[in-house]
Amino acid sequence: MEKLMIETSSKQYPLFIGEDLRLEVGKVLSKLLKSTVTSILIITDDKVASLYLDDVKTSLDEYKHVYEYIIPSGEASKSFQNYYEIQGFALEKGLDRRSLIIALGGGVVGDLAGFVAATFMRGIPFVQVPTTLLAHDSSVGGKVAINHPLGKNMVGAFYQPEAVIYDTTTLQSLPEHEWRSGFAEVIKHGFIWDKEFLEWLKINIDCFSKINGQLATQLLKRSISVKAEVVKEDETEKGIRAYLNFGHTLAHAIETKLGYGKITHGEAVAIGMLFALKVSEQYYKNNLDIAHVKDWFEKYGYDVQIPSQLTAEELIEAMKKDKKSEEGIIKMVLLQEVGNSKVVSVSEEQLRALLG
Ligand SMILES: O=C(O)C(=O)C[C@@H](O)[C@H](O)[C@H](O)COP(=O)(O)O
Repeated sequence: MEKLMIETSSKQYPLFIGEDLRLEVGKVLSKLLKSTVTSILIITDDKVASLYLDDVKTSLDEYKHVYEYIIPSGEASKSFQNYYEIQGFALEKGLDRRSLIIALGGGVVGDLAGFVAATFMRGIPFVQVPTTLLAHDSSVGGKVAINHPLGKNMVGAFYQPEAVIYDTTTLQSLPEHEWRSGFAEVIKHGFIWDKEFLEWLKINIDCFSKINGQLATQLLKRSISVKAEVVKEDETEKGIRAYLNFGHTLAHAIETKLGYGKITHGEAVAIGMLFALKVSEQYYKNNLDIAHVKDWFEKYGYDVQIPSQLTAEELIEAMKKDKKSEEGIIKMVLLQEVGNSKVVSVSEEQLRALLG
């Protein structure tokens, strides 16, 4: 097991990474949370539950009150309804301020469980136990949220976990589209921050099935380090944290307008990143080698086209509601060059022309 420290202005916490860590969740918690935890609520989804819930529960056998709440897998579960029902469940089971929430799953579970933890009795501790590649991004840095029909992650908080316990073995059960979803966020970290990492990915990762063992740990540690560096400097997105939103302005619009869960988050981010590269080239008159990036994405099986049923007008309308927008002016993260990002206001005309 290896340990990275995540440092933000509000909190420092460890991220443990290694094989079979789901079996050690209890052990890690008893070392970490010295004060007594009265009860634990594990929030997970149906797919993850069938694979890993028993292992995690077994690891927690020293705790007397362990409850589980299982949501359907998929983005549609980051809903007010589930949020409301979990709060009710927690109250009925008698959770109190010394209770702990464990988010066992991917980004959806982490965001929802984290938001429940952030708001239950004004905040109780939670621990992220990611089981997807995408969650290497979402489990770090404390963004927790649910979706609103008018926009993705619109109701949420910055609320840091007590720890992240990342079992790389769980990645091996991911279907192809989930690899793709998570890998887009890995690529994003290269684009916005670390050109060398991006080149390393191009050379070392030709297909997802090879990402296991040491290679998985190496890739994850590097990608997590980018995220950790950014959130260390700017926890609450007053400045450079917005760079992590590269590709997300269009991606969130696509997800919102298609309907949550109709496309995975990362696959939408891949489309959004290609679009942001086009806008960047137009804005900075630079050459970001888009044709090559597109081929590279297609090699991994990304569908790089904006879904044809979405019109430019509805995407622009959704992009105006993005959290980076100010007074209805759309802001996007653009690249001056790979590894050098900026947040830039873009005109609707410019977007319309590029959206086609
Ligand atoms: O942690 C961040 O900051 C990010 O922007 C990471 C994104 O990859 C992630 O999808 C995030 O949840 C999007 O946040 P939002 O604030 O734009 O909803």
